[in-house]
Amino acid sequence: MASSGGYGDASQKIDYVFKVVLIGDSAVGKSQILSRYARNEFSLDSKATIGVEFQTRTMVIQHKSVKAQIWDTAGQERYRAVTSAYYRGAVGAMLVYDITKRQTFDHIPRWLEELRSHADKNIVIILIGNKTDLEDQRAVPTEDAKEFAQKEELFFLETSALEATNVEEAFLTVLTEIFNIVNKKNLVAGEDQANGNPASLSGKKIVIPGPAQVIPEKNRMCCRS
Ligand SMILES: Nc1nc2c(ncn2[C@@H]2O[C@H](COP(=O)(O)OP(=O)(O)OP(=O)(O)O)[C@@H](O)[C@H]2O)c(=O)[nH]1
Repeated sequence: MASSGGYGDASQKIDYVFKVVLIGDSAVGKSQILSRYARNEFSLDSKATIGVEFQTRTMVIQHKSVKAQIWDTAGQERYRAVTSAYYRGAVGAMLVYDITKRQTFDHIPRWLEELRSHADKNIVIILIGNKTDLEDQRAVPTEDAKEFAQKEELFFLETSALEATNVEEAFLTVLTEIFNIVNKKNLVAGEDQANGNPASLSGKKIVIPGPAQVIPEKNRMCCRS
């Protein structure tokens, strides 16, 4: 159904651009999850993010080319960029904690609150427990996170950016869900028009049709695409 488009996406025709944001405490591995996904790279010597960075990768989902534009910001308050700007236009969010640090999981409700107060209410959210390669240091049982995710109606996966476990799956889960929502809306809009009703998306702006939303070249200095 969905397949990866590889790591280079220079001259592809883009059907959709989906903005996805990464959030969670400092050092849980947000930047490395992104780096694994966008470039298949990992660094143990990762520096704390200052401000905002983004990277993109294009995937094919149901024969459409979907460009994921993944935004990464600092977990540390003092390095965080203006919150509302970060969430603007985001259709997906990855809420990351570190399975070896209980506190990073205990802070998840706060991140969820921030997300829900700043982002579109229809945003697709996945909870991610990162660093499963450090199983011997696990401080958050999988069941606790699963239960929380069910209660809050979030997708949930445990990943290891280091070992490249489930990183691809996590992104695919979010992107495919967004894709399905968008497609369903297009379908409903089409049916409405066929019935003589004006197209309606119930005021829910969750799709960013490409390539209009691609960030202008002048704003790209910090980031790879
Ligand atoms: N063992 C292990 N270490 C990881 C994994 N993912 C990230 N790390 C390490 O954890 C540290 C923090 O990773 P980052 O990706 O910089 O964390 P971050 O969440 O982006 O941090 P901020 O930018 O401060 O918000 C680095 O030393 C990474 O190499 C993982 O899956 N396994």
